[in-house]
Amino acid sequence: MPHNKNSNVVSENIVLVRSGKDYFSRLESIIHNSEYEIHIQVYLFENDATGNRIINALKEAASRQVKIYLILDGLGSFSFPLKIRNDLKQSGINFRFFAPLFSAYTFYLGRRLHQKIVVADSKVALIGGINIADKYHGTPTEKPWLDYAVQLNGEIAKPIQELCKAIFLKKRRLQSQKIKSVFHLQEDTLVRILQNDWLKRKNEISNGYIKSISNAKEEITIMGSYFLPGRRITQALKKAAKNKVRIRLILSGISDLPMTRRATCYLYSKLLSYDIELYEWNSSILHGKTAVIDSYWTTIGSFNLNNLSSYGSIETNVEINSPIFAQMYQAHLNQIIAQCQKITPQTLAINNTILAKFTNWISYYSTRIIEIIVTFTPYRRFYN
Ligand SMILES: O=P(O)(O)OC[C@H](O)CO
Repeated sequence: MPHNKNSNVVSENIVLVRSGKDYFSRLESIIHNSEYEIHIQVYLFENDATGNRIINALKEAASRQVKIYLILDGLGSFSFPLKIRNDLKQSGINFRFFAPLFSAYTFYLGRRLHQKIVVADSKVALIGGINIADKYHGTPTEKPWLDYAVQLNGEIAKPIQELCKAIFLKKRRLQSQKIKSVFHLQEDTLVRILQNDWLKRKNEISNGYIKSISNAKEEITIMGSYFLPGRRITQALKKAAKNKVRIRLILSGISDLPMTRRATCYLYSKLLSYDIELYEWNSSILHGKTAVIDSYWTTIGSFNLNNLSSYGSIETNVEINSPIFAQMYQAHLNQIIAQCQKITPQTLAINNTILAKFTNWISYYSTRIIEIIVTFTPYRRFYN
């Protein structure tokens, strides 16, 4: 397929998808075109206009005898109403929560189903950072939260569907197995499906980040919502910067979690001292978790660069090794950076009042303590 510079399609099998109408119109069309099986696994599904549109589309598919498996995280989707759950079940949709908060069997606050995956008929999948709610779609008065996904068409969707089924049906042995995850989509495009689930010894996304940052030669661009990297990733970034790799971080100027944002701000002086460039996105809430390195390696998914994603949650990313895809996405991120506010030592000196410094300090240490408590609280089984 010829590559158009302004297009988000570099191969008919792999498409960059943005939050907003782009993502949700694809999601609806995947559901409407499904023939026999759909899996949706998301952290957060809200009972709002966007959520209701997806529920209606699922009910319509169920009425055509399509088997539907919907699993939502018990914490992220805690408020998903009982009435709708019953309604879904009556329509023949298989529904369950992952790790409900009040379960007689397990209690492990940090291990959440944080991935955002949709897959249908083993032939089309959406994987990214986008949950199902108005804030990711946008409303007449509010822009969608900035985030991304990848649409994968063809044989690559098959192992993704198998993985989703294993999670829904609690087939633990299948979940622990490695899925077929490497696909040569075309001559110069290699795609990998990477998972993180520390409890099951899967660290593919965090290791992928560390390896790619360590091997970087020229340029690293990271979009990091809830950016609070652990020691290994911080060290890798520091070393890359020392090796004269240009590093640009796109971070939240406004966030739905102000304390986490303040905790990130606590790191600014240190990051600037490593010669890392910082850019804050202020046009909407930044929710993207993506990176491009050396115009070759791209990662897009649910994995935040923080310890909750590294050691707590179940995460899925798509890693794309392709110069064409990376150049296209890098060009897009350059446009985003052009709209950001650059943070420099000078701007920081003006804005970092004693009160701001204290707020950042307390937010950082409180967030780190909360992170440790929820991530490393032992996995307790209240049964045999
Ligand atoms: O956990 P994430 O990255 O899906 O983000 C969820 C939002 O913080 C919900 O407000």
